[in-house]
Amino acid sequence: MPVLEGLWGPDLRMRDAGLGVGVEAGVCPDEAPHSPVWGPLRTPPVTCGGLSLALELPALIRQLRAAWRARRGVPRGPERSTWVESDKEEVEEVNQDIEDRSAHLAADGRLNTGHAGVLLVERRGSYPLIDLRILKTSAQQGEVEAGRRKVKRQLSFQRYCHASRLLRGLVPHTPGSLHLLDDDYLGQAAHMLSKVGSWNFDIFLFDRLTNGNSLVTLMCHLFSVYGLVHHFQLDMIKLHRFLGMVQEDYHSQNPYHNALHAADVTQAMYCYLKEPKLAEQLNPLDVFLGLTAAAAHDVDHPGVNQAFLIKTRHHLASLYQNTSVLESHHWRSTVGMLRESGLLSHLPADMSQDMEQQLGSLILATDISRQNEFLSTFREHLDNQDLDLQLASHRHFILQIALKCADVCNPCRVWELSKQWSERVCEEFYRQGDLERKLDMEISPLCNQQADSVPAIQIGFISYIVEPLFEEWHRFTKPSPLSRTMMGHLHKSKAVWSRLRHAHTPSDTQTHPHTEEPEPGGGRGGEGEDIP
Ligand SMILES: Nc1ncnc2c1ncn2[C@@H]1O[C@@H]2COP(=O)(O)O[C@H]2[C@H]1O
Ligand SMILES: [Zn+2]
Repeated sequence: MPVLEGLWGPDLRMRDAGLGVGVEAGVCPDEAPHSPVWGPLRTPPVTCGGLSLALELPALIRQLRAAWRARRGVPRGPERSTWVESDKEEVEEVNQDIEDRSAHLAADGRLNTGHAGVLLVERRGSYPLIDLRILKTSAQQGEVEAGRRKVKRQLSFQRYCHASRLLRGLVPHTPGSLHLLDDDYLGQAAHMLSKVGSWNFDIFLFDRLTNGNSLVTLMCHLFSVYGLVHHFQLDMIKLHRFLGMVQEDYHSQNPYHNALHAADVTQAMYCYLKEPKLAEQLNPLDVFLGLTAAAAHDVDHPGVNQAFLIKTRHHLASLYQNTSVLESHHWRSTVGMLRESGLLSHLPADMSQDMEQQLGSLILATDISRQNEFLSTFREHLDNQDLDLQLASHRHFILQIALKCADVCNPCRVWELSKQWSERVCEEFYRQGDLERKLDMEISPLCNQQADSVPAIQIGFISYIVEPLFEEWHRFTKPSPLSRTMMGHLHKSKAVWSRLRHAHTPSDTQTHPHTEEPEPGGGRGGEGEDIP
């Protein structure tokens, strides 16, 4: 499959000059951030098994109820037609504002362009959204300047809407039906949390039971499980504020890159942190960083890829010099939210800065175009058997690998969950393709619904990205029961996609999720399930 091989290969990355600001991520263990400020543990991490859930759940339910009541009933996903709502006229009109907008933002003082040694932070509300209506294609450059003032007004209103807690649906609100169902749903959500370490955990169901608050709820629970609030003396209000911001800044209209994906990655990360090979070696800082990076790793994702941002000359592409554009934005936005919430403000400055840098190194590692770089380092360590998890730098490297695994683990989930992710991610690709068609741009690889079928995309993704990575993870875990389970699901999913691919005509690109099942034995459950 040469075409797909090319797509998933290292050439995907559009290299340019290095980041002009901030700090490069540590790639191999030797380069990983050193954490001199964190001494040995004062409090050993409280494991899930050691925790009385009976004590935790009432508090959790109170938090859930408060979060639920404080949230407006915003629909999770508008119809597809509303997503690409702009017509060309709007695009042309709005596009004229790009230079103006940058100047305006700089003048606002909201954009820290980063002098030497200063971390560039993207703050919430710095941009209206990554709004696809303000993209500029080369063809459209230099066209009429009509509507400038109108555009400015529109952008500042959007920015206001985005930044305003009130308009973004965070006013107290108690719809009657939800009120009635509160206890029942929350009881079920709380029950699910008692099995949060299971690889079969159904994040889709959990999200419905928590009324779209899966990310906040999950993170609060996991922080409590590990005793992180106590260990870092975190202020619960600030923690909720931070997590609420992160969840809200995911775009619910994205089929794939939304808060649910973040919650899914966080749950997978938790499963990996519990792997015996890792669990005994990790300290609270490692766990805090691993979970927080997982939760925030795609925050404010626009639903289009880096190549799209580059070719439409999006301001983020120039800000990050065409290199790890999205990942840099996710990281710097996370730092912005950490600072805005004040979550770490009680810690000494060198500690919080170290945490911000390590979060960056973890989030930047999720750039899929750097896959081979990480994979060969990982392989080398496994071949040489020289990983020493007592070293902070080696633990950091394994956290990077674990996060990468969590980010692409959806084909390793049970088929019922896995196929939903496949459909969602392909739908997002196709939407980008539709937008490119609409803007008379070349359709990006994998984004042409007529040519790139879901099964073909899945087989390519599994073969060139997921299998090579998980084979090494399998080796690293020795292998563990969970790792065997994941490999089992992965191979079965690949076999199903292969069958589906052959059953498809080129124009028939939709899967038939309810009629296709994995091979015998590929259903829920599976050996080695690890339930706390
Ligand atoms: N099932 C899948 N099929 C194809 N691509 C995927 C799948 N899951 C994840 N990806 C891609 O892998 C990328 C990993 O990083 P992101 O989550 O930013 O974006 C993800 C998608 O572009
Ligand atoms: Zn992701």
